[in-house]
Amino acid sequence: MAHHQTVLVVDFGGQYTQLIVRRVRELGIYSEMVPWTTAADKIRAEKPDAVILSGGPRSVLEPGAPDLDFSVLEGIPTLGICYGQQLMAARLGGRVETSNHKEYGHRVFTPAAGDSLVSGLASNEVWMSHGDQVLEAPTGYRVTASTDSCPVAAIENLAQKRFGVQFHPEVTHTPDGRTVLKRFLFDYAGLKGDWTSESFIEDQIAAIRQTVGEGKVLCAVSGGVDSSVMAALLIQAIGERAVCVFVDHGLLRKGEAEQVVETFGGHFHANLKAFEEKERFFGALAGVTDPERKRKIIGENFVRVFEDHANELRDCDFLAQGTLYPDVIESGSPTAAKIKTHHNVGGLPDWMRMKLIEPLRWLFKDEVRNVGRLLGLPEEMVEREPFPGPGLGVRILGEVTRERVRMVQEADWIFRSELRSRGLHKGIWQSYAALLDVRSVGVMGDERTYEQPIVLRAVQSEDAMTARAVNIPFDALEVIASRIVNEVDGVNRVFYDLTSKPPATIELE
Ligand SMILES: Nc1ncnc2c1ncn2[C@@H]1O[C@H](COP(=O)(O)OP(=O)(O)OP(=O)(O)O)[C@@H](O)[C@H]1O
Ligand SMILES: O=c1[nH]c(=O)c2[nH+]cn([C@@H]3O[C@H](COP(=O)(O)O)[C@@H](O)[C@H]3O)c2[nH]1
Ligand SMILES: NC(=O)CC[C@H](N)C(=O)O
Ligand SMILES: [Mg+2]
Repeated sequence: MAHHQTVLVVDFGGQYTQLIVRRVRELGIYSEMVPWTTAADKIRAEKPDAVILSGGPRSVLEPGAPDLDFSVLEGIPTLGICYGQQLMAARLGGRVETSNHKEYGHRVFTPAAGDSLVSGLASNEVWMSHGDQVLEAPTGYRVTASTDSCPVAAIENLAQKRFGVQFHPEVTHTPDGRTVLKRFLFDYAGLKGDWTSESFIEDQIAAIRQTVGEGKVLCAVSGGVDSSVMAALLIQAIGERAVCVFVDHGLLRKGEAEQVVETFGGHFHANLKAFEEKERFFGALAGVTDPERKRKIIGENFVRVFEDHANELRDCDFLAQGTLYPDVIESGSPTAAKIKTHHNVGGLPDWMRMKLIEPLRWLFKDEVRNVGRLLGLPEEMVEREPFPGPGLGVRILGEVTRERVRMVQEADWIFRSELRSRGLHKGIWQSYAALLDVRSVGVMGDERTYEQPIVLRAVQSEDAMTARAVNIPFDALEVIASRIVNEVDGVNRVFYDLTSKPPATIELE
């Protein structure tokens, strides 16, 4: 793979670490995140062109706090953000204290006299989120900014190209944060910005050819954006040796299986194999109610299907999936908490024989959409709403049965077709119907009902890491609710989910 200038972001467990990676990439520089536990080895081995130290929830004063051996940073331009700056101060001979003046939210800093990373910005407004603060900069470091409650809001050592900021330049609430990152990367670290979607495609095609050699690859495609882009890359790289496989696990939306075969087959003229495997998945899920168990079972059975058919599929040695960066992050790492096991990451069984190929593993969704456009995929594929691999399995709380799948499919169809016919679907990231695991009393045709409720959810998002409920007009919701209760047997109430992510997640399980 061609070498690109790389910025490593060392993750100390901060809320915004992925955002730092995104911001760097938006500036045209390749960036990756590495947990602090393995950062020193990676920096030694890969000699990145610059390093950014993230924020984090812990205090550098606690015993056993996340740490880094600063000797590996010798000669590498480094920017510490919040916890990163505090660690820099604590390890290099400065002084850090837990302060009585905690700063959360907006602050305005005063730059010190003279040129620095933070001097002469259009705005000195910044976003702060810290309880500890640096009291004294290490020897050789100059204090370049302060606020009325934080004496050391930024530090730098020009000779060593080391910088620290107490505020968060990566969040949009710091209006000139992008300028600070730009100055660090381009002016001080001397980077050029050689990373684009075009170069990503070239690199990946070369890497796939090298990994696969003369072998064959089973490409797991769902009709979704990620796997369509992944398949397009593989087909460009190795042509017919990429065998595309679509699994109908019975947990798809109404009409989806037919539609995927038509759109995908139509565009790629690819040898798409569709396997109808409903029996296998319903059997394995019978009686299971725990969300993580369901996810593991679905992930494992996907692989069973692939392995069972691998021989007839001309001996595929590799399994390609459209795994993205957020799937990896949410499935848990040494520093990030496990939120849910994505079927394609933590859900893979350890007995799997095929080797994994995941060309999109480091990308965010909007980056994948760009790559898809460059590869010439039609807009209807690139703009498709994400749909989770475990499908309705994570939208049916409690046991997954054929009957309950039917209820969700019907309600989902009504909800999404009403949104579409009213032109309300534009700008929505995802919209769906789910089924709750409770019953309530109603009255229909003068008869008592005791049935299950549907939850409708529609969210806006940029990358699925955060999301907000969509403001759907009440009269539309009223019509949709009435249609669902009237047309879907077994449903007697409809709720609309108003929760953002965080604190909720996009899917219910
Ligand atoms: N029904 C399916 N058949 C075969 N592979 C699947 C299926 N569902 C998911 N996968 C595999 O799991 C991966 C992850 O699923 P995920 O839903 O995150 O991505 P996607 O379906 O490709 O895109 P999107 O997020 O837009 O729905 C897919 O990229 C694909 O490789
Ligand atoms: O392929 C997938 N396998 C999974 O196991 C999975 N779980 C969630 N999702 C999708 O990921 C995004 C974030 O979802 P959550 O806010 O529910 O974690 C949303 O877009 C979800 O639809 C999944 N996709
Ligand atoms: N956002 C951060 O990095 C916070 C750092 C540290 N936990 C503090 O409270 O000061
Ligand atoms: Mg999907």
